[in-house]
Amino acid sequence: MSIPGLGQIAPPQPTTASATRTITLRPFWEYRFEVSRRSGPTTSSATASSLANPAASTSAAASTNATTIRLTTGKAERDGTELALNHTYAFPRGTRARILTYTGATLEVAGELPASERVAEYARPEDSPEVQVLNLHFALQEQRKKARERRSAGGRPDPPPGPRVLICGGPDAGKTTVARTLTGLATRAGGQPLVASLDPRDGMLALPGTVGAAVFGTVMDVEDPAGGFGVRGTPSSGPSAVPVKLPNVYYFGRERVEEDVPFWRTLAGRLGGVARAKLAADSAVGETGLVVDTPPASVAKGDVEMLRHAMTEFAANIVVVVGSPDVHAALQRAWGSNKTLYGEPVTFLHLDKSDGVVPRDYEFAKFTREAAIKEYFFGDAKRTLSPFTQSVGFDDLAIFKTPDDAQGDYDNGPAGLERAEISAEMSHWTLAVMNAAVSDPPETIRQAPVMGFVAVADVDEDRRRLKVLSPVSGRLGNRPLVWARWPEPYINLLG
Ligand SMILES: Nc1ncnc2c1ncn2[C@@H]1O[C@H](COP(=O)(O)OP(=O)(O)OP(=O)(O)O)[C@@H](O)[C@H]1O
Repeated sequence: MSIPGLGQIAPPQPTTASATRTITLRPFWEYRFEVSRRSGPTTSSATASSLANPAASTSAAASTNATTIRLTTGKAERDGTELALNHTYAFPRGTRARILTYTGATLEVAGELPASERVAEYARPEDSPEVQVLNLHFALQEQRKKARERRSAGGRPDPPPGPRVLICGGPDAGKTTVARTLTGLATRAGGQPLVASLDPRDGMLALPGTVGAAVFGTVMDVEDPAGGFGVRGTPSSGPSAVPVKLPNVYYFGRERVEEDVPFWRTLAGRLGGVARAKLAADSAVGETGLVVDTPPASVAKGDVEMLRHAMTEFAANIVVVVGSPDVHAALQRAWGSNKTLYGEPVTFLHLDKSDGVVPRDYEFAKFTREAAIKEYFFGDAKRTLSPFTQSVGFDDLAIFKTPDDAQGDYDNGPAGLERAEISAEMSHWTLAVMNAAVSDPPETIRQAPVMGFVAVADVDEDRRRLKVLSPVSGRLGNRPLVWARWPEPYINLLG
C-alpha cells in the first residue's frame, strides 16, 4: 500500500516454513499458539505428541500468510466465540491465543508454522481451569434470568440490573482472557453485555493509552490479535468482518494507573457513570449486565483502593480475582460488609490462573502497540484503509498537553491541560481528537470522550506547518487535540 507522501508499509517477507497439520483435541483440551512476530523460517517448539511432524520443519514452502486454522470436525472456540465449521481463520503476526473445545474437535493448522504451539491436555475436564469460568458463566446466566424476571414483574421502579462483574488480579493472570470469554459466552447466549476496560495498556477497541466501554451485542472477530477487543472492532472508513462496536473512549495518555491516580479515578468515574446510565436505559444491556477488566493489582494499599474505587463506580456485585488469593482476601477485607448501589451484597470469587497465560514481555507489548496504531490508520490484511494526509499551519490547530510539572492530587482532582508549543518533538506522536470545543476549559477538554486519533507525520518548523495523518477527511482545527505521554512514538508511519 502506498500513501502519497507516506511511502511504503513494509511488505511481509517470504520464505517461511509451512505445513498442513491435523490437531485432534479431546474435550477441554486447548491448542495454544503464538504466531511469529517476524516473517522468516520458524521452528516449532511443540512438545505434545500430536504435534510432532518432522515434515513440518523441513517443508519450507514460501508463504506470506500467517498461521491459519480451520475447524474440520466438532466444536471449538476462541475465548468464548465459536469457530465456524470449515472456515479458514488467518491469525496475524504476534497473535497469542488458544482454541478450546468442550466436546472434542479436529483442527487443520496450515500456513506459517507458529513460533510456538502446544496442546494442553487434561485427563479430566475438571482439571481444566476453564471449568471455573464456565461455571461462573452459568451462575451469571442465572442472575440475568432473575434480572429479566424482576424487570418484567414491574414493582420497584428501578430494579437492579443483571450482574456487574469486576475482574481483577496480578499481572499476567489471564484477566482479559476471562473478561473476553465471559463476554463471548454472554453474547453467544443472546445477551448484550456492556464491557469496560480500565487498563490503559490494553486500549480496548481503541488505541493504547485509553480506557473505554462498549456494548458487545454481536459476535467478536476471532482473527483479531486481541481476540475481539482490538482496534479493528471499532468503526472505520472500511468494511469490517463482523459488526463493529461503538465504544465510549477516554484518553488517559499514560501507561500505568500510578502515573496519574487522580486522573484515572476521574475517568473510571466517568465510565462508571456511562455504564450505569446504559444499564438503566437499555433493557437488553441492563439484563445482561457488565464485565469490567481492570489493571494489574497487588495487595499494596494504592492498588486495593484503585479496585475499591472501580467496584463502587461500576456498582459491581461480583468481584472475580484471578490467580491471586492475597488480592482476593485484601479486597474482601477492604470492602467489608458494604452493599452495592442497588443494595445487594458483593460476592468475591477466586479463579485459578491458567498455565497457558503468556507473560507480556516488553518486546511483545511494544509490537502489539505498534500493530494497533498501524491497523488503526492502515487497516489489516483483509481491510485496507487509506488515511488522509493534511498539511496544516501551526496556528490552525489547538493542541493541548499535560503540564510537565503538574500532577493532580486527591483533594483538587486531576491536573488540567495547557496549550502545547508545536515543535519537531511532536513528530510521529498520535494525538487524540477530543469531543469538545477548542474554547472549552482545559479540564473539560481533558475529560471529554475521544472522537478518534491523528498521527503527526512531519513537523516543518521553518514553514510552521505540520503534516497530519487522519483516518477520515475533515478540518482538524475545529476540535482540540491532546498530546499525552504514552504511547511514545516507537514507529514512523512514514514507513
Ligand atoms: N489458556 C491460554 N492459552 C494460551 N494463551 C493464553 C491463555 N490464557 C491467556 N493467554 C494469553 O496470554 C496473554 C496474557 O493473557 P491476558 O491478557 O488475559 O492476561 P492479563 O492478566 O489480562 O494480562 P495483564 O496483566 O498484562 O493485563 C494473552 O496474550 C492471552 O491471549
